[in-house]
Amino acid sequence: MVIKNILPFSHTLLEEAIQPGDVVIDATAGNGNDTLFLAKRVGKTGKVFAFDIQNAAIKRTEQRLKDEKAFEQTTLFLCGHERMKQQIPEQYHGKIAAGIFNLGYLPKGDHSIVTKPESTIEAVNQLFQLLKIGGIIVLVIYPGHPEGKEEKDRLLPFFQSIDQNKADVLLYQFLNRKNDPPFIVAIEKKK
Ligand SMILES: C[S@@+](CC[C@H](N)C(=O)[O-])C[C@H]1O[C@@H](n2cnc3c(N)ncnc32)[C@H](O)[C@@H]1O
Repeated sequence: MVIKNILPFSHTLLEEAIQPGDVVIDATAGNGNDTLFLAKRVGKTGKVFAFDIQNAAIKRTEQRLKDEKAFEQTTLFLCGHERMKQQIPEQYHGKIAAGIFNLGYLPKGDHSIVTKPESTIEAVNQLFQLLKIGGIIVLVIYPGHPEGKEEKDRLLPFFQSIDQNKADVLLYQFLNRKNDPPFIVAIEKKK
């Protein structure tokens, strides 16, 4: 299939933007799939900073990375991504190559703990400041549950309001799939 599904396409975008040795961010560690992907891509000379507010998610991610021998280049924060800027050491500010937000709830976890539009917007703004020119932010948004629908309704106008001189903002979405499937928004920093 030439057209990629949502999660593979989110990784394709990240893969294009990231080189070995880069510094990157996973804003929602969850079960560690994206953190592991990023850690493999940046390699031992790079760095991944990953955030989650749930201890269960941080523990799962830590175990996943240890099992795959990719923990060395990873730092996990049990902390909301809306506090990202103060957690990332200053030496990396303006040097982050990419970041991902996989929104919603933790699969196989507590479905009542979900990402919230205000903190997501705050974190995207902070990550945008931390990005280098040409760096990207990839968001996977899940409107198929009620809080996800609300998050989508709040996030889309925010993305549309980003100055086109500062960033390119892409929407990647299946138009003919039923039941509000997930979609991607990607933001590439221009200056
Ligand atoms: C869909 S899951 C992430 C999946 C993960 N990227 C993976 O590859 O397995 C969403 C995660 O966001 C976390 N989350 C919710 N609010 C957050 C916040 N303010 N800061 C950081 N993580 C948050 C949840 O605890 C949950 O683990």
